[in-house]
Amino acid sequence: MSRTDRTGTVLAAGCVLWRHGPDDEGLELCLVHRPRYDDWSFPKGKLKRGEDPLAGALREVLEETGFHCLPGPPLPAVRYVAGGRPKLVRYWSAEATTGAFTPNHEVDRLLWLPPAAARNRLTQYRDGELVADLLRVVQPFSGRPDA
Ligand SMILES: Nc1nc2c([nH]c(=O)n2[C@H]2C[C@H](O)[C@@H](COP(=O)(O)OP(=O)(O)OP(=O)(O)O)O2)c(=O)[nH]1
Repeated sequence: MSRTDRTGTVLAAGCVLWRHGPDDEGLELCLVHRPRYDDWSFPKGKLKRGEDPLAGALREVLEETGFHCLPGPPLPAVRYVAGGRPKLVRYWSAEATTGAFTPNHEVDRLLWLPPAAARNRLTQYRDGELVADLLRVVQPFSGRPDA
């Protein structure tokens, strides 16, 4: 059974999963495609009753992507209404470590994309806003020192 808070809000959690690109050319973000909705999103899902949100986020990442990861700072939560019920999705930055994707019934495709391309590919605008938040916590000193 999925978890709700006292107001009946459905609680979910996930990660903006990232890795260093080939030849260390910047970051790549992990996006998943769900055939059920034909959408592109970050890996995430509903918490189980009593489950710690970060633990749930890491479980969902592993289930949907096959990747283990090192969690970093929290990112802003995303709120929306799904199926007529308010929903709150908490996100963390997380660096992928080991693992491999196997297509499954929930997620049939996975892409690693540079930040701008990831933002364009995400179906929901609100999810796209997390890309800038991720860059703020992962690359705080990127760019020219005098920029
Ligand atoms: N990821 C995401 N989905 C949204 C947002 N706003 C919004 O209306 N949706 C839509 C997409 C889907 O049609 C619908 C349900 O998606 P969902 O990912 O919350 O549903 P779910 O319960 O099947 O998924 P999950 O949390 O178990 O992963 O909500 C948003 O900001 N982010």
